[in-house]
Amino acid sequence: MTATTVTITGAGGQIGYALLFRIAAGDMLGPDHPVRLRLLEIPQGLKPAEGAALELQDGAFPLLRDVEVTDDAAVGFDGCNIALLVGSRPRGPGMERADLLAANAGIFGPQGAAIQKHAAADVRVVAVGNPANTNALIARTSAPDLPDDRFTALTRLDHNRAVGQLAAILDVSPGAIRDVAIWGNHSATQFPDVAHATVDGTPALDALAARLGGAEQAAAWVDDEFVPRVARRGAEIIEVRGSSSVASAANATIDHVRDWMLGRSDGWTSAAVVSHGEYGVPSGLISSFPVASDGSGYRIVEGLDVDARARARIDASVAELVAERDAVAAAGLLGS
Ligand SMILES: NC(=O)C1=CN([C@@H]2O[C@H](COP(=O)(O)OP(=O)(O)OC[C@H]3O[C@@H](n4cnc5c(N)ncnc54)[C@H](O)[C@@H]3O)[C@@H](O)[C@H]2O)C=CC1
Ligand SMILES: O=C([O-])CC(=O)C(=O)O
Repeated sequence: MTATTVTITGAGGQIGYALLFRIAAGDMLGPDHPVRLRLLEIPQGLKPAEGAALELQDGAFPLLRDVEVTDDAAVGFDGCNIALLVGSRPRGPGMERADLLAANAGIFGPQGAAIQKHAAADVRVVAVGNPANTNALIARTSAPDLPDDRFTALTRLDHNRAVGQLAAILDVSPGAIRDVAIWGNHSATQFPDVAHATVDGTPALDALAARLGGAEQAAAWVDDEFVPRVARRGAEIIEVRGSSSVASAANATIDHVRDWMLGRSDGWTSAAVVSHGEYGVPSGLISSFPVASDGSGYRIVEGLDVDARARARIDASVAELVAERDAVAAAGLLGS
């Protein structure tokens, strides 16, 4: 089998370190799929990335064909099939992710352009660095010759958090839960939606009502505990750990790419993809939706009922995406 070239930006950072060994072990592309790793850093991040490359060698991973460390985007994205855009500053306590726009947005335009110029024709891109949706939009608009469906941003961590919260309250395995959805921005305005979710085939809202003593209690738990907990989980982790999520973010990135490349059979998941007007989200925005995958790409799950309450929450998050887009456009950071 031909090796897949995976470029990880920010490979010398925390998430990079958590990603590299799992990719080399075959967790992302499968146990028979050889990989080539390109570790792209800025000069001050090269040493940790070089150290990680030495450790990768010491892992003697049978699937790992080679590793290259560089601070040159032309080299880093050369022949790249999968670009994991992680490299950027994380937030600290008291910050919102949008506060990172000024620090990080400038990274994603040149990287989008370098991807268009140097990557393989089938390249697929996921922005992990925050604010992820708008960074993905900047990369996407900086690579106008590439199709929309190559650009995504990570909201799988939010999705997995939502599944984790439901599994905990219902005392079931996360594997019993299907069809949760994250809508909108990877930010505190996101809408984690359980309206269509099931638990072992039972509607999640019925299972919650049975567990919590009625439909009213279930609705109150969803609105007052579940939604804010999932939407603010990143901040909770920062408060408890002292720095932002790492292993769960790497795990979600692996899940996102694996389902995108290999498909998934157990219901939908969530990813931020380019809108073409689905569910009233303005065309061109990179917003989270429920998505299905047969391995040929993420497809937005269409035709779901969205009630007035969900509509208002989706609209609020999309309004934030519009404001972020307008801010980076005004700063001259958006391509065509
Ligand atoms: N979308 C999501 O669900 C999540 C996103 N994140 C975001 O991921 C990003 C990375 O987080 P960590 O790994 O914890 O940060 P980190 O600070 O440990 O690592 C970031 C790395 O990026 C490198 N870097 C900076 N500018 C670069 C550039 N232009 N090109 C290549 N590399 C560059 C730095 O040298 C550093 O090694 C942050 O923006 C964080 O907020 C974190 C968790 C979840
Ligand atoms: O919250 C942060 O800054 C890091 C992140 O994106 C997350 O944990 O979801």
